[in-house]
Amino acid sequence: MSNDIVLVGAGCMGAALLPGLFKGFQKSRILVVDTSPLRREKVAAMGVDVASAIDNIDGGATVVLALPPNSFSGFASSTLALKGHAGLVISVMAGVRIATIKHALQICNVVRAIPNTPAETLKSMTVFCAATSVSLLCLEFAERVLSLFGEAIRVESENLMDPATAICGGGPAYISYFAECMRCFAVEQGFNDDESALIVAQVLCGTGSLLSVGDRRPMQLCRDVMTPGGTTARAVEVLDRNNFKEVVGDALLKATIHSRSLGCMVEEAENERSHR
Ligand SMILES: NC(=O)C1=CN([C@@H]2O[C@H](COP(=O)(O)OP(=O)(O)OC[C@H]3O[C@@H](n4cnc5c(N)ncnc54)[C@H](O)[C@@H]3O)[C@@H](O)[C@H]2O)C=CC1
Ligand SMILES: O=C(O)[C@@H]1CCC=N1
Repeated sequence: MSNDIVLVGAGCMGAALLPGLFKGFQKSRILVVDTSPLRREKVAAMGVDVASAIDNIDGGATVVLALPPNSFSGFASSTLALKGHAGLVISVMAGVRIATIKHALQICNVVRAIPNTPAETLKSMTVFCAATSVSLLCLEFAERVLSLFGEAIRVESENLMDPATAICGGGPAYISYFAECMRCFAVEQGFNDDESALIVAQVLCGTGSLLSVGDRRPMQLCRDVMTPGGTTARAVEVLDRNNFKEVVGDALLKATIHSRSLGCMVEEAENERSHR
């Protein structure tokens, strides 16, 4: 294995992985590949090498695939330099199955991971699953790479990667949505923008710190706030009456199902391409 890292796709997720890669690979060559000139310009401004495609690659380089799932098949067919790549390939693409990546690139060392955008501050929650064909060396290396972004846990069953995509990949979106709702209410009530932003951020960070202690379940933390006959109970009653738990469950299920269907779509595109 060499020290080279190639990141394919420097969009919202790919770019969020860069601080972790900088931290872990200070002495290595990091190459960012993106088809968008604008994205390449942004990354080049950080002093990182950029390219629009992979023309050649060190056989031991680690490749991180952070391009959109529906671009994968085209990418795989046009990137001959990656065919039979011996080094580790980590995909963070939603839905795209390990078997599809192995088949498309004719490789063994594939790890499918779902990080999230808090990777930008090294606070990602990443769930990953390795192909059974991954070498022990690559697996250990993948664990080290993914831990650079924050917490990382490995699951044996690839089926769990779709709910992980919904919960963990998408999680920051739902929390931010909720934060935006709270911020809007704060502004409506007369707090200015800065005050509202601080209040909401600190409420979420503070609650996150209690959750991460892990000695009480989230609902216990909720009950701890609900002083009997007090104000919070009134608010939680509204959430209960509007089936908030079911709404969240439905939303996560929709995202899980879509992750699975993205996996099927990419596999079909890949099968069509390989039978052409
Ligand atoms: N945004 C998120 O929070 C998360 C995203 N993901 C996954 O990460 C991947 C990227 O998602 P986002 O960053 O949100 O999308 P994005 O649209 O912000 O970024 C995708 C990037 O890939 C580039 N790209 C497209 N085709 C390419 C090709 N053939 N070669 C090189 N670069 C190419 C685009 O120019 C763009 O810069 C997706 O597969 C997504 O499922 C996974 C977990 C969380
Ligand atoms: O929305 C998406 O499809 C990606 C995967 C998880 C978070 N963002």
